[in-house]
Amino acid sequence: MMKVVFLRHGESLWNKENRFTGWTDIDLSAHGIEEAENAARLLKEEHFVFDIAYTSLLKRAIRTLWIVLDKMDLMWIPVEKSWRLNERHYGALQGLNKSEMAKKYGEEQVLLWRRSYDIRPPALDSNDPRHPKFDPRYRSLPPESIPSAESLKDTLERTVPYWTGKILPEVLSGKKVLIAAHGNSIRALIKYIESISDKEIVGLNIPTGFPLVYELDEKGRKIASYYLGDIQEIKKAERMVASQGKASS
Ligand SMILES: O=C(O)[C@@H](CO)OP(=O)(O)O
Repeated sequence: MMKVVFLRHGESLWNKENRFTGWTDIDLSAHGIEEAENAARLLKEEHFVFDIAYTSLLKRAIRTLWIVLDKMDLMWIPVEKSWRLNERHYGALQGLNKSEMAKKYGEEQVLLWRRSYDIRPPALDSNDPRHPKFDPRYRSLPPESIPSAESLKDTLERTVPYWTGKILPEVLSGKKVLIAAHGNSIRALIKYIESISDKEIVGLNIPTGFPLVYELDEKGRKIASYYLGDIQEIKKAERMVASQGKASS
């Protein structure tokens, strides 16, 4: 049996302000730094060690990983960064407040934008200076891979090849792997690993800063999964993520 750990980054400054973030490169809040430190503590308590780590090209996930590796005295392990683990691109919604959007367009519409499987948010104008095609970190990507907005399905289509082609072979070879990523890139991978239906995936919310352990068999199929940490706190954090799309939050 192999184990792999997924970790959603700690709270970012825009999580705190309840703004759609996507590919905007926003750093951790002071609370997010504490959450990353707490994740390291939980992993250490359970005697986890890692041989290799994967993360996105966004600093909230990278810094979370740095903090965890620092606290675990594992800063020396190889780290691979890939755009494929980035948060889902939230298009023209990036920067906008989720509650204000719910007031303007209704909670149902915001839920569709946030949690439906194949509905894309409105696209970011291709001339918008915030468009990723102007960002040097995506320079090496073929233009057709650079999104203006992504549904969860689009996110799954870029994360799953990275999982099956890169990460899973390392896990199955016996390496202990940590993946520091984002709410929706983790949702996409969990949907794939667990074959969650398009309908059921709407109800899955990933809290910030709690290590999520997957036990896999020799074919990469799920045996069990569980969070490290206090179950009540985790449930509360999941509910908090879900309620970010409410008009009143
Ligand atoms: O704004 C975002 O990029 C994501 C994660 O913070 O939000 P949501 O939970 O609404 O998908």
